[in-house]
Amino acid sequence: MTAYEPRAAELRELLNRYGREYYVLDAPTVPDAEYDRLFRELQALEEAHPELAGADSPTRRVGGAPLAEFDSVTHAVPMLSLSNAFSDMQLADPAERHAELIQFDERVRKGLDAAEVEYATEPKFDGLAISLLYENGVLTRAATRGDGVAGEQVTENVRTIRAIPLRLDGANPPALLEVRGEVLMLKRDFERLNADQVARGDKTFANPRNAAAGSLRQLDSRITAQRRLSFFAYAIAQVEGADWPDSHAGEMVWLKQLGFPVVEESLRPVVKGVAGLSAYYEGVQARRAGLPFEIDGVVYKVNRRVLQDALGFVSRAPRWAIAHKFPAEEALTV
Ligand SMILES: Cc1ccc2cc(C(N)=O)cc(O)c2n1
Repeated sequence: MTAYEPRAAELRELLNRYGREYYVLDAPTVPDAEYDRLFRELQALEEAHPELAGADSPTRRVGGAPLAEFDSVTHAVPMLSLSNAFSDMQLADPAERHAELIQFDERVRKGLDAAEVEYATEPKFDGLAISLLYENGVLTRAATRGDGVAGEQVTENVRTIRAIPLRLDGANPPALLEVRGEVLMLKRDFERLNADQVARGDKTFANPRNAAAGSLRQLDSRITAQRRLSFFAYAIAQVEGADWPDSHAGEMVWLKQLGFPVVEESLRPVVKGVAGLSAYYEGVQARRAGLPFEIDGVVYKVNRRVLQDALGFVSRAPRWAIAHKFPAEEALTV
């Protein structure tokens, strides 16, 4: 323990706390200039005393030397994409949409022999799905979805995303936790990136999803570090050494406590039956244009995990979760 360790530990704790306030709580208590000042002090300390830099140090977010290629990672639990059991035909016709919601709810209730089912609901982010592995509370590996069975190891790039904790909050982290979520670029950061691209004479990105994918799959993580990527957690794939919440809603509360950004709707009460699903779909569709991120629909999930397990999966998509897409947004008239 050198004489500098206490100050280095204090700086790491302050910077991780300020980062969480900014990205998870959306309620910063210090100005960016204060964050940057402390960040530079820690960087100088770690450069002078390399033994001080730990895996969870915020300075580990600035990216290292470029990789020659990405290693492949096999997912212990396959990363499934959601089936969209709603036909495109229903997109424009509310009556058709309602009829297909009834079919979906009936199929679930039949599968569970249940009179009424509770659903968790959330917007369907239009970004890039990733898997985050935490061992004893520290981020040890991040991977893209790939084909669902194997993806690319993008840990160094993911470390540069300030919204993703390098260390879980709380005194007793689980021995192992795998979190799934979406890396995305907020609309305002996308506009800013494209303006910078034009100013540099570089090509612009077609949409925030492509910008997020292009930024995350960079072999040079210093480029990723310059891009403003965000993240929202939406599922837990593995837990060891802690109680696994018994519902999706419970998982979202726990993930937020651990330090992950979770979309506010995932913390709202669950809905019941077709009426609840339909009201949610309409509500989000009405708010879609005003959301800070792009979405391409909503997600309904059977809330209780024991019921999810009972329904299982059909082919490679869960029977207990489904995407409900919106009509494509009218092409913006320029
Ligand atoms: C299980 C699962 C798989 C893919 C998902 C994808 C999204 C999404 N794109 O927002 C949200 C979810 O809750 C998901 N949940």
